[in-house]
Amino acid sequence: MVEKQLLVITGATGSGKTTVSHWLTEMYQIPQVVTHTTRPKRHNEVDGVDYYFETESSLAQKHLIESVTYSGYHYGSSHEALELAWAKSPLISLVVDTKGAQTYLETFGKQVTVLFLTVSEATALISRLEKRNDSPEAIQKRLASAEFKRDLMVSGPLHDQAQIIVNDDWQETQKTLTTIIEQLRQ
Ligand SMILES: Nc1ncnc2c1ncn2[C@@H]1O[C@H](COP(=O)(O)OP(=O)(O)OP(=O)(O)O)[C@@H](O)[C@H]1O
Ligand SMILES: Nc1nc2c(ncn2[C@@H]2O[C@H](COP(=O)(O)O)[C@@H](O)[C@H]2O)c(=O)[nH]1
Repeated sequence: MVEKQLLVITGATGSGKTTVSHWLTEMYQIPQVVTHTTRPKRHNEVDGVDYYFETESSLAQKHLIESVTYSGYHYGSSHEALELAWAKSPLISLVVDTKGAQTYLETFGKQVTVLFLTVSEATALISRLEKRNDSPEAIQKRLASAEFKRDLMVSGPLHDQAQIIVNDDWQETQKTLTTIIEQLRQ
């Protein structure tokens, strides 16, 4: 039997985690785990596709592998969502903050490959959030959060185990991702 594998994509807000995850689905048919959140939907997001949008009480009923608070909202990944993705393919991807990535490394060990996305200049993150049309209030709240500062750097066990991708140039990032996926599929 092919062993189930999990590509955990982490890094700072605006570093390109969701962009990478969507590209991997398009290029390599790698299904994405849909996670749960209590934050409000952004203008282009769809319930059940980008996230399962939850209330505090509906989130409490999920069978969560891990959960975090990020910039004032709750996020969590469920056993059900992981199994739904694994039913489609043995290699799946999941976008989480660095605390979640750490939990996945501890829980799933060698089944996990962690990609840590970063940029050379942190100011690029702010312009990307503006370009994404996040509201000025949401951006300010996020930039002031402890989670934002924590996820700028890769630290602890993630430092030794994550593959670091400097996502300044999207063409270069695509080449790096292609190499990683080819290695994983060998
Ligand atoms: N290499 C790149 N160069 C320029 N813009 C990029 C690059 N990669 C992603 N972007 C853009 O930056 C914005 C943020 O990207 P994305 O939503 O993928 O980030 P994220 O890490 O998932 O953020 P968050 O954690 O806040 O959800 C998007 O508008 C995306 O199109
Ligand atoms: N640990 C977890 N982190 C998650 C999960 N779902 C998303 N995230 C991370 O939260 C922040 C904010 O996301 P945003 O969509 O509001 O910009 C980001 O770092 C996501 O990767 C989860 O289930 N667990």
